Amino acid sequence: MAQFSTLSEFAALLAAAPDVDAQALVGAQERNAQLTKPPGALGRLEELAIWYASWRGAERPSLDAPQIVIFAGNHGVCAQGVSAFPPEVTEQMVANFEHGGAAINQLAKTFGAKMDVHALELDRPTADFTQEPAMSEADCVAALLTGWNAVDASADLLVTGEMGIGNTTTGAAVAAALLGGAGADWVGRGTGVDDAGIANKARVVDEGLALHKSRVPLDVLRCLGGRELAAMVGAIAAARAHRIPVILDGFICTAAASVLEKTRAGALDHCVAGHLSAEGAHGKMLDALGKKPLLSLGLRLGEGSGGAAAIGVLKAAVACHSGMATFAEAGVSDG
Ligand SMILES: O=C(O)c1ccc[n+]([C@@H]2O[C@H](COP(=O)([O-])O)[C@@H](O)[C@H]2O)c1
Ligand SMILES: Cc1cc2nc[nH]c2cc1C
Repeated sequence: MAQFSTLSEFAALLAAAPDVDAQALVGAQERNAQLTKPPGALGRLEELAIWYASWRGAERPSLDAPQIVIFAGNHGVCAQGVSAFPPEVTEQMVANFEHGGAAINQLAKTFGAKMDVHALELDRPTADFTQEPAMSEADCVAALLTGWNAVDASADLLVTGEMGIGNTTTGAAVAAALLGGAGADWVGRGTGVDDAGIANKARVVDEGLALHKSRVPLDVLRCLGGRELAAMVGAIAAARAHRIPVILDGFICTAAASVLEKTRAGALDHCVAGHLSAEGAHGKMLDALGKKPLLSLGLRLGEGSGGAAAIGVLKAAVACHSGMATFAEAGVSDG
């Protein structure tokens, strides 16, 4: 159970987070160098396996128990007409997740992941951030705690996903506040708004930036973010505490993750970017965080879908690293 009841206590927890296991890191690098392949021939899979080993604290790790957590939230800023879909879709999609009918259900099954869904007070949307802070400190802390406690300590990989009509506007506002620029630099089509819709989203983000002047990352999360973003922040931080590597999903997930990186540099070292979303500014956001996406499939769904698809890549990397024979074992001459 997490021990924080204010945003500053949460920030203090981040400062105490564990780092990579240096011994496992060196052991995995040495093992990688002995495997039956030309050096570097498995490209990024080698780097990924070594990264995973270093966080799991095992030179030869396994990846058997991935967990996907999806957080759902509703946004007061929908009153500004920022989405192509109505807010009730958030709750309807939660029911769809629970009945197994969404894309993420199929992806979770495909990659052998356990999937948990947490709906965060959907009947009590956040406030419209063009008028007032999206959340009180108590609401933001409650969402962080939901996220923290959603992580299964026995999982060996976490994918964080979300569902929330209006949250590409929220994510853009958080990104603009933390990474710089104006609304127009960060807004995109989301679920499918037209050019006038994009201009409206830019206006809404600019109004939010003008009203909420603090650039302290956890204040930005509280004033411009949403419950599902805060829950993803809490879950990613909890994963670090448990030494569980994380695959980030798309635009909204990455915006949430940037709150951690801006609070404490290196707070996302246990995370890899699963994919590059079709939401226009996602690439710029990943660049700002120094994250290179594993996949680029034109996805713009959310739900953790791009992160889930990347489980396959990470499983492949770990299987090769931990299962291959060394030159000595296989009697293959090295170069
Ligand atoms: O993950 C992404 O990159 C992504 C990009 C575009 C849309 N979405 C999903 O679409 C919803 C937000 O879109 P919108 O237009 O309502 O802001 C929300 O449920 C997200 O999961 C997600
Ligand atoms: C149908 C639908 C499914 C989604 N899944 C994540 N965001 C979504 C938004 C919509 C509109």
